Amino acid sequence: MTALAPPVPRAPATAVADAATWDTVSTLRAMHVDAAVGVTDDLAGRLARSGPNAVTSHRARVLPALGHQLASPLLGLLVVAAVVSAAVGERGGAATIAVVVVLSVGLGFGNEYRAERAAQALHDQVHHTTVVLRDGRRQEVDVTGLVPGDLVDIALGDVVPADLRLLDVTGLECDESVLTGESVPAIKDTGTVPAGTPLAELTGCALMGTVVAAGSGHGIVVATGAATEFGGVAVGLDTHPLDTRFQVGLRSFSVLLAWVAVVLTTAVLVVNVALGRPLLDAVLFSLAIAVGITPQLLPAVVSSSLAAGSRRLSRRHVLVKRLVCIEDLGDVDVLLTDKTGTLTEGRPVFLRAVPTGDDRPEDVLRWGLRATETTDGTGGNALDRALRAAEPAGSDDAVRLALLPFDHERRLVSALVRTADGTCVVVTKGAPEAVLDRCVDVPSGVAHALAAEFAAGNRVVAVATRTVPGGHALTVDDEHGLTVRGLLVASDPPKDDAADALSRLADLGITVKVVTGDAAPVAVHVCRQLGLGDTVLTGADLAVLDDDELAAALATTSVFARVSPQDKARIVAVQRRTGGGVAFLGDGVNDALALHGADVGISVESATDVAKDAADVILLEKDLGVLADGVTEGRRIFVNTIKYVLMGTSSNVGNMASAAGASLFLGFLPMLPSQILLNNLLYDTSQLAIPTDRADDEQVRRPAHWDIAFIRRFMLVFGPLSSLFDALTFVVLLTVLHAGPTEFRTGWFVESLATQTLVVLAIRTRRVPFWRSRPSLPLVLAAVGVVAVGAVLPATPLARSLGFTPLPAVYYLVLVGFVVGYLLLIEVGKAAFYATASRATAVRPRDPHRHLRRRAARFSVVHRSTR
Ligand SMILES: Nc1ncnc2c1ncn2[C@@H]1O[C@H](COP(=O)(O)OP(=O)(O)OP(=O)(O)O)[C@@H](O)[C@H]1O
Ligand SMILES: [Mg+2]
Repeated sequence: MTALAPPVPRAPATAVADAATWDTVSTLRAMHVDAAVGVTDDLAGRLARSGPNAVTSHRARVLPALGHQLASPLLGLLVVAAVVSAAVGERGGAATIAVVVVLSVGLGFGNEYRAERAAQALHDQVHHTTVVLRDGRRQEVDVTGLVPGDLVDIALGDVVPADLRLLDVTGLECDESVLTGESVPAIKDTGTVPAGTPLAELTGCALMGTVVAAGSGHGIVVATGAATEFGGVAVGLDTHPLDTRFQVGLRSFSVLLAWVAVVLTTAVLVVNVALGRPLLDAVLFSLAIAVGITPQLLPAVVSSSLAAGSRRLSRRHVLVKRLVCIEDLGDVDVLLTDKTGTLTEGRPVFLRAVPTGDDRPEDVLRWGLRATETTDGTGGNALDRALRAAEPAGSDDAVRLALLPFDHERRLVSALVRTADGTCVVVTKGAPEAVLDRCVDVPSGVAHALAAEFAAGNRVVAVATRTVPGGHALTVDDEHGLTVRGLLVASDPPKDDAADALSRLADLGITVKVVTGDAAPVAVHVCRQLGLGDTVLTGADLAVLDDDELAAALATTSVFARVSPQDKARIVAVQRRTGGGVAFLGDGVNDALALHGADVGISVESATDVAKDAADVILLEKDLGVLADGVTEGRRIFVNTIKYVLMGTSSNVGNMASAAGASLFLGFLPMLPSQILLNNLLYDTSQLAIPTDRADDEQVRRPAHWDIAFIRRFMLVFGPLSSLFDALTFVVLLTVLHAGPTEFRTGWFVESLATQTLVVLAIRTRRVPFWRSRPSLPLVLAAVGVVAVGAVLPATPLARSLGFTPLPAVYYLVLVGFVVGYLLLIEVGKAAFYATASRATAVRPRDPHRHLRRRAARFSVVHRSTR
């Protein structure tokens, strides 16, 4: 596998690097902690000194949200220019500009702040906890409450909660790719390393934010929050909750518009000055045009759509941990899912015991029960609970001496028991292949019986035993030389709604693949029942493929069986490399790694804590159908965002270009700077209703990807269409109405506002508007309302101070004709445009820091005190 590690290994200079050079005893001493008791002294003092174990804050803050609105240099320039113009006597215009700017900023701020509040509310629902030893007691605490000196345990699938010096490990491996770029997990021990050792080789430490890929460990916290290695990286990165991938895509769109604005405004400025017009007027006018072009409200539209989406999903009992997860859902091309507990009920029912020797069926079950982790029907896994529920009457006369718990690598559980007659027996229960591999003299009928059960789609475990001398200690090396006793068969049928849910996902263009620890024939059986493909690869097949071969195999494989937790994660990683958005749906400890690795990890309410902790989205109800709803919601938001973008690039840019052009041949400004800004404010207001709009089926049927080339083409076709009608308006105003400056500006203000606002009703769909695709009521009301405000404004008392004058009624008649003509022409343009539009798959803007951001979100507090 490839190592993406930086070429020059960086020797970290943090607390964890120091601790890596100390032995475990000195570390404990340095932290003033007794390994058997944990932190006892002054916890509050430790917390006050170290600060919360957080690298980011999710508090909705007023000032930064306001700062975002004011950050645009355009706005600054505009205000400066307005102040200058006020100073030289243009009081009225400057005051109007000031008012409109304040209103626009307020609008953007209000929306952004509301979305931040929603993001904070989501965060507040989610808690990541860890178990620590304090005062000699094990207790669960929020990860943000960890302090240096705390003793914590980590196990498969956990995110390491702080920088730890390891005191004890069993087969511990950590995936540190988020910090080092190294995709192969690092093997951990408790030894020391020399000073100056690079980060990737600190084997005696586990680093905050990395994921336990195998085994387990116990360690002492040596650094928290910003003082950790992870903190050093994440704190520098802006982990703002609203920084979503939409925004990343939008950035390239904003850059496109910025270029248009720069070119237009420079041209306007240069030509106006060359024509001898007053410099200040020209500056104000071109700045207003630039403001008119820039989509200031876009971030607010996106974040408030996401916030509304999260509310809608929570009504469907889908919990998204962060707002971004919704757009990630909309972006999914491939869903990888485990089988047990997600596609199936996950509550297996014991069917029968099949002896393979002379035992009676109830004896086989009895042997199996001796090697289960549950003794009273709780704990253990679902299969164990099913066996326990079928326990034969009468108490067991054997005594359990030792137990080796189940793990997903061995796929075995073993117990050492002493039977009534005093013999000691090792009992091993587990995946049939794993058990039979360790058996001697397997009767020939077993394979046949097993194949029959598998073919019926039943879950099967095999039970085997071996007599050992008394005083024996049980280890995994005892799992050999066994005699098979029989098979225990259970059924775990698919959920009622699984087939429906999967076909809805297929309708959304999502490919579903099953990735399970269960046997291939069982997985295939379930997949057939659910209408999924049945081409299989097993864990053993995967082991001989390198990543490129696996990438090629992925295209044709729909079931992965008998795979380990690491295999699951590898399949996710390789699938992501092929470009699409990858979701992983799983509920077990064995799914946690894959959940961490996916673009969006999904879990269910009944899942294990590790899986729920690793997931971004949790389905709180058993109903899998909500998954398709989540995807649709994500895509709907995307589709609506695109509407705003298309509107901005067609009519709006067209109008601004017309204004720029007109200023060149008219003897006066075609619209006053303050009027342009007012026009822009009204237009923006109407767009705030876009998030409520419906999306057509065909629009949500494809994964939501950004396509800047498409947007550019759209602009080049529909921008000029808009300018064409502006030109017609100019002609009518000048030649028919013989308009002076004030009348001209008023007439054009009303026309341009009407065309650029109403165009959304046409471009919101590829179909025939209204008739074939109905817009949402709020959108219609907002669009029509804003046009009405624009139309009556010249007749109100405000008109004078805004530089407007009442228009003759006949002009309104002409205007109606123009608007209708314009919208019809847009329809013709749409038909032609979409007929020739290429179906090229768009490049997906990927946030290179997405895993870092996601990991950082779990170390987030409302108030982060600065140390
Ligand atoms: N309690 C158990 N005792 C013995 N063997 C078990 C037990 N639980 C599971 N197994 C065996 O180990 C195999 C793998 O289990 P694992 O939990 O990794 O995957 P799974 O739950 O079957 O599948 P999925 O990945 O779809 O959830 C099972 O198919 C079964 O044969
Ligand atoms: Mg499972």
